[in-house]
Amino acid sequence: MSDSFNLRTLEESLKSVPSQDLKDIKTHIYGRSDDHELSISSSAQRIAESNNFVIKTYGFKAKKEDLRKPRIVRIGAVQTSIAAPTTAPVSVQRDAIFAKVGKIIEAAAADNVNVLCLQELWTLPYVFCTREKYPWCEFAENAKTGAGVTFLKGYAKKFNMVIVCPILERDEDQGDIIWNTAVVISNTGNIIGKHRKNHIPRVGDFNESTYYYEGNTGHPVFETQFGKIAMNICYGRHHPQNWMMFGLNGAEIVFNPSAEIGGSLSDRMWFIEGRNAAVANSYFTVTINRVGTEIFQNEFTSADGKPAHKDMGPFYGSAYLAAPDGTRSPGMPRDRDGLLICEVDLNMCRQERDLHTFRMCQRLPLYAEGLTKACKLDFEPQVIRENENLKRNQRQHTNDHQF
Ligand SMILES: NC(=O)NCCC(=O)O
Repeated sequence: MSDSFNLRTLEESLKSVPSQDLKDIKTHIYGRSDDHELSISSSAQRIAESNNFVIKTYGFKAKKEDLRKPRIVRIGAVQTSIAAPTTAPVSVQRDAIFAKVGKIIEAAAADNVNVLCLQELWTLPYVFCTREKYPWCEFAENAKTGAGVTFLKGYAKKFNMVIVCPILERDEDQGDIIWNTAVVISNTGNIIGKHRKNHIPRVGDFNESTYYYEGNTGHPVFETQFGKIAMNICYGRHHPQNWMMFGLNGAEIVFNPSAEIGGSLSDRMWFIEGRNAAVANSYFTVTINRVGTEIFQNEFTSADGKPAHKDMGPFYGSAYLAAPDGTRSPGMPRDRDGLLICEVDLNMCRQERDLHTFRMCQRLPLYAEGLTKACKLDFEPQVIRENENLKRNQRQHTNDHQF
């Protein structure tokens, strides 16, 4: 891991900045001069304190409109470490994380969260670094009837909350195939649908392609009582086209449930990618990562010539929300379980679209044509070289002088 990423959070570092400088610095890094921090209900705070997690709440306002009422939604994001050692039986590990996340959902309900998303593969450790199949494949569950989904359905109905449940899916109807999937549970407790991760990492210890294939569900947007939502799962964050497609399908909030370790792979991109996607697509993005170090029984290598080891290093948390106007919330801690709550007005999506006209200027047919060419086997990149230009000009010159 690169030393330069053994950081405090930005927010911790800011505590030592003199107050007269703080406003300007925050404007640079969050796009606004103060955090718009909202109060947390005492019951939510009590649950957080007695279960050792942090709650942070921020507000994002849109302009007042004459014809449309504000569409205020409270969005929640959950970041956690695993709750039992990776050597414990699968059922023990699962029950332990259920108990931990259950408490965080109770706090979210006490603070009136409408739409909540958990981190990628929230029911299990990030086991893919090991490349071992057992017992890890036992965590895979049916997307309709599995343990994690069933557990959250109860909370969704009880608390009138839409919950996004990212799981390791086992498709029992289609040959027991495993997928990386996020299931959308409506506030009625019914499942609205699911999306399978489109971009699968094969980098460092992220050996997901040993377990499952690229998703086959396109870019669905799920219409809920609290807005149109979508999930761009983890590695898809590096793919602007993935973000774009959810935008074209009308998403207003796109969650990015992730598993990312500190260091050179993604740390320096984290606060750029979700925020850029929010601006480019005029929707809210919520980028969520797990925390803690997960230690495995058997050593594995990272295929980089370095010694074998038993953990990937710490996952860096840092969940945040970015708004279509380019502002963002502060990041959650890098090393603590936490619940981020942001109150937003979904009217901001259209307001930003009207202001910048990014959608109108998007030139989709131009790109459709270019992409169609780029996908062909005989594709030739459109590159113009200096020498060719010179030769062309010389030919032209000779021709001009012949007539
Ligand atoms: N879980 C996951 O997709 N991680 C991606 C690793 C990276 O961003 O390089």
